[in-house]
Amino acid sequence: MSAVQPARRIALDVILAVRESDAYANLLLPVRLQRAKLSEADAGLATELTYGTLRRQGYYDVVISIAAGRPVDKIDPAILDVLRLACHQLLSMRVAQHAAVDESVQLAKTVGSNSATGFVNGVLRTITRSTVDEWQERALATAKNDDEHLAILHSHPVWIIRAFRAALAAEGRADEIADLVEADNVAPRVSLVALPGNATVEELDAYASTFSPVGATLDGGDPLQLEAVRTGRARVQDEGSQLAALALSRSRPIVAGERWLDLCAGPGGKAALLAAEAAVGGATLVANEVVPARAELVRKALAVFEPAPVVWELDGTTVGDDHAEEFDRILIDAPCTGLGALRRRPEARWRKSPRDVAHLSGLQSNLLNAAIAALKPGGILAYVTCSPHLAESKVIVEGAIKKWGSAIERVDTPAVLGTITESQLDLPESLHAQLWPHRHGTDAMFIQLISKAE
Ligand SMILES: C[S@@+](CC[C@H](N)C(=O)[O-])C[C@H]1O[C@@H](n2cnc3c(N)ncnc32)[C@H](O)[C@@H]1O
Repeated sequence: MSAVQPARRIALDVILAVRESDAYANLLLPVRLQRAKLSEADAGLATELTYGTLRRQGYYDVVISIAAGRPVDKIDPAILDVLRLACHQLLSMRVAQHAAVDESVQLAKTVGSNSATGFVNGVLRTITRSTVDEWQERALATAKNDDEHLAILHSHPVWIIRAFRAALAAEGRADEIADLVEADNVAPRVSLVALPGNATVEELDAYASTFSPVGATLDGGDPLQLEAVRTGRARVQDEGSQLAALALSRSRPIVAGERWLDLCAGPGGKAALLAAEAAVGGATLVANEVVPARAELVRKALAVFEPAPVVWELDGTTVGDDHAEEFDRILIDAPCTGLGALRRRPEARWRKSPRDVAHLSGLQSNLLNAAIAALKPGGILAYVTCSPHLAESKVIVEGAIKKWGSAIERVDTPAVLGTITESQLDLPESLHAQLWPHRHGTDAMFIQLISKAE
């Protein structure tokens, strides 16, 4: 038998670490690839194997349970990971069957018993006896309703399909659900921001972004090859995140001397853009992040500015007590489930649960209320989440409106974005802006501007 290819070994190691020790594939894989000094082609293969397997694991689990004749929770977890990795090769990549099966059996030997290797061999031989389309048909036949059908076909947990459907339905666009979850399975291109006053879009060797006036999209390659990125004058940042920061900084003309606060700043992407915008307009930014290690990342992101903005390490829910009515503009980029960024975090969809939404929504409300208290009369804030889940977005804003009554007012956020971008965002009539991967090519950012009465 042949030795296991390093690309498969690395992919399995990362997949095991994601499950066993909650590792993040997008952080661990680059480290493993660098250590193994793989060729570009092998590194590409390892990346496809890792990300593809993690993304499509829900679908592969349905196939595996049919082929094995038992539910996947009755299979040893490490052996199940080997089977998932093999499924990705057999059902989604054009890998020769014998290579996929033989090397998976070898991998099974390294993580399980001898009987486990016989089991892996048997299940994979069963899978190779039917075509890709036949497996899809069999897997979809287990769905009991439309949501389960989509969940299997596009490999998402059913509760996320339901949450997305509800968020789209709120815009009268429930029929776009399949497009949305399909878009979640395509890794986005690298998007860059040229920090105003520090870098220009033209100097980045990239295409100008569709919507962000300070954004550019790389066709491929390593962004660190660019001097502007290496020196922190430009950064990797999703276009939706750029629009969220710009919605606040460009919502109205900046009056020199304004004080701005980024309440939940780690790791510092939006803080860097806000700091650049503030510096151009004569305002000053304070960035706050409660987790010290993440506050350190914020300091690094802001080190390019002279003087660098101050970084606080406060629990943001207390800012209304200690800094009441101090700030002219506040960004609340709230901690959230991140359901709007599933494209870039292949394992994230399997890690989250409705319990996370319940836990986070309490914190989100507290942060928004604290920020309103810290806002000067006449000031403006942006409540932002990288999740389109209604309980993390619209419902949080509605709760604040109920609590604060006429002391605050929703600002027409699509209208503000319309003044920032030259391309049509095609947002439905509403005071908030919900961006979508399938419509805008951005993460699914929710943005609501709110002003405080004088
Ligand atoms: C969505 S992330 C912010 C991303 C950031 N704005 C960027 O663009 O790079 C939310 C951040 O809020 C922080 N956070 C969570 N609870 C917080 C709290 N009570 N006060 C302040 N920050 C908090 C998290 O540690 C996390 O870094």
